[in-house]
Amino acid sequence: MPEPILDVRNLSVALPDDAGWRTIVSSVSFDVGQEIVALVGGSGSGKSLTARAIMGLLPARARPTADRLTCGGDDLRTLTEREWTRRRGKLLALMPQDPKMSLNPGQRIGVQIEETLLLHTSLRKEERREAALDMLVRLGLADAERIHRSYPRQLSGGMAQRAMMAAMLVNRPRLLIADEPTSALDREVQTQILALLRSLTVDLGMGLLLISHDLVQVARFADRVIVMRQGRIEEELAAHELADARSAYTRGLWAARPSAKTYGGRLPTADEAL
Ligand SMILES: Nc1ncnc2c1ncn2[C@@H]1O[C@H](COP(=O)(O)OP(=O)(O)OP(=O)(O)O)[C@@H](O)[C@H]1O
Repeated sequence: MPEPILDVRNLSVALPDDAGWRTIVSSVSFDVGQEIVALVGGSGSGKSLTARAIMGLLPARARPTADRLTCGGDDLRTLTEREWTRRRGKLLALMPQDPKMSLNPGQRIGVQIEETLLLHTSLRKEERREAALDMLVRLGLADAERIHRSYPRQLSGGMAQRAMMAAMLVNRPRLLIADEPTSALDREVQTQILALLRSLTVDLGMGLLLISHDLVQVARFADRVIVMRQGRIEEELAAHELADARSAYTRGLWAARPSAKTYGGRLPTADEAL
């Protein structure tokens, strides 16, 4: 077995409350290879705090502990703030929920993509431009030259999402964490973006930890699913087993999934989405 990209063993997160410390995430263990692993579970089950613990972005008063927390072989438990700055966006990246909010409206797309290269690499100006254009094409933006010189307001929601993803992926992070990455987009664009993320995990050799409430999309695009309930892992299963889960809790989540009606009467296939 190749070493996983992300390896989490017995991760717990406690937060202070009136009575002392409250354990919100409790001994969570899982790994992510070159694949899509979905983290699902009811509201407040600890999905976001787990993701924030991995990214080193917990609230200052939180107390995380883990027996092992590695990404690309790096021990994330011992990183200083300075070391984190070098790794966020390079080793691991967090995909923002609303692309329009994360792009700078006053700057051309190309400048914004190249800025992250400037921060993390020693590429020359022309090489940075080439890398930015290449990533825009990989993200399905065939008219890369035009997008490169556009401002965010000149792009549709779906194109802005792809441009933001190009900025996030141009450094080729090993692990991408996406917390409800498409919730601000309409269904059709959501499906396209998830299909794109799926092909990019292979194309760029990265792992994707996807937090989602939408079990229909998870069943279609994820490889494995980790179900969280009240801060613990309830069950881990292959995405295709979701309809037939062992745990009654998972079966309840599946029963509450968005209906075909939400998707306009018919569920598109992954191939159609591409
Ligand atoms: N900064 C914080 N301070 C105090 N409590 C917090 C903080 N962040 C999260 N919590 C609590 O921790 C629990 C888990 O929150 P978390 O955001 O990880 O859940 P989640 O599974 O991502 O939920 P959702 O699906 O609604 O986003 C919740 O009970 C929440 O109220």
